[in-house]
Amino acid sequence: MTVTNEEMIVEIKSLDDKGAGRASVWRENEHGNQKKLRLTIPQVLPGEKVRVIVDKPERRRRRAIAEEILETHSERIAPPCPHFERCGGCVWQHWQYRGQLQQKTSHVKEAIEAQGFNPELVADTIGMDEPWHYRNKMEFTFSPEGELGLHEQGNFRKIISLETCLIAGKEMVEAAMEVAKWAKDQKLRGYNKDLHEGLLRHLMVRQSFVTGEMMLALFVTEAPTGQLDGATSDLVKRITAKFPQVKSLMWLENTDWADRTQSEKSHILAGRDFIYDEMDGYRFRLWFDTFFQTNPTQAQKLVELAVAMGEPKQTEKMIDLFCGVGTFSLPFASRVEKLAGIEIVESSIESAQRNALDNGLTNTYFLAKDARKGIDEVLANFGKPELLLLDPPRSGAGGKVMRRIGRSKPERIVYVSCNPDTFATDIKELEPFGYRLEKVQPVDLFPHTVHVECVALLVYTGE
Ligand SMILES: C[S@@+](CC[C@H](N)C(=O)[O-])C[C@H]1O[C@@H](n2cnc3c(N)ncnc32)[C@H](O)[C@@H]1O
Repeated sequence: MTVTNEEMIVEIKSLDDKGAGRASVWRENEHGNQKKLRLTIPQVLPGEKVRVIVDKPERRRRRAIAEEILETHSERIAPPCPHFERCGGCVWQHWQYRGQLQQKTSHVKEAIEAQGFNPELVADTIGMDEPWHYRNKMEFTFSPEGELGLHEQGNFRKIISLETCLIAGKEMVEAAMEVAKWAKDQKLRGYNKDLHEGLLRHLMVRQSFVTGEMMLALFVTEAPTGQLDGATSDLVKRITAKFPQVKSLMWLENTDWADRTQSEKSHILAGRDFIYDEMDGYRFRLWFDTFFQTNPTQAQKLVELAVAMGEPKQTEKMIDLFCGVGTFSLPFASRVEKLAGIEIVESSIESAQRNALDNGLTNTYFLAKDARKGIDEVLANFGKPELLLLDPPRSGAGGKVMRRIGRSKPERIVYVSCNPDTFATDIKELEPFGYRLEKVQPVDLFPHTVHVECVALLVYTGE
């Protein structure tokens, strides 16, 4: 017999990797046996006692909404954003920032302890003085009705109309609202992903917090010509009049079924096809598809920490593995004899080469290759590096890459990670090669979310 809507009072034991609460209850099933039911409850905090209504509680795992908080965590606060309950962007706005930072430190400690490392090596997470409006890039989505907004949590078909966003740069939200108004005034159709029809798909907004330059990139299903001539010239007029900081207004055709911000044909509506940004005093060109750190204030701290930990010397050779457009390569290149950057995305490598030249650096060598093959090629052409920095994606570098790094025996390894769990399993691979973990510094690049970044130093001590 299926039971619907059973009321329960449960205590939140811990948080899962998406920031939701975990609780479990023993309940008797229809045969009189005790069975454990594991619950996932969003927007609660550890230790809280909550009343939930569980649909189909005879299953082993259920998701439930807290109807009432009966015992409240001392760090619970009123979430400042009106979209918090529905938006999938920030999961911890109901938690004092101090508590979020402590949770992130604990996560990193637990991850490395699980691999046998000393958790005392992990310092307290470096937070932001002002943890709002920190993102320099946002992607908004159009609903089939042409409303611009963000996806609803757990429901990728629903769009929450954009009124505000407390983590995006303020000017970026204002410019996005102007595009939303333009779409409405022009009565343009949004894209329907089920039917694969409609015009407007996504709006990407990126802005440099240093140069102020902004890019607006519209992902659409048609070329900006013919019937759309009037609409596009109206957009150009509105944006250039109100937002002179928009140095790139792009119209990007994307007719693919995949719901991603990609493009097969690009058109410049106004300005150029890139914007200038700066990090650590170095100038970067950013195109719509260029990966760049999204919290520049904290990314600057990451760069400074990486340099301080790595102690680069003018006599040394260095590898920057997973180098992207050279965020770490450029500050390090000016401090070493020569630097090789390895990265799989060709356009990022082209950008890294151009960024190095733009900044007058002539001692860099960038390679568009998979990390594993890239290391071999660099070792063959370049010799053994004294210093290696790696900044892999969330999935980590993986055992094969880590063992290649171990065999190449750099004296110092600086590991920049956006996932403490894959970081811990990756560095475990280095132990047999004689590396010792010296320190781990977590940095909060994504306040109000579960994500945490780390910079760590490993040194070669001999096998
Ligand atoms: C976290 S980003 C870091 C980028 C850069 N260090 C930065 O801060 O801008 C990880 C990078 O690894 C690259 N990547 C992913 N898989 C790769 C692989 N198998 N080999 C080389 N690079 C890869 C991605 O394209 C991305 O640029």
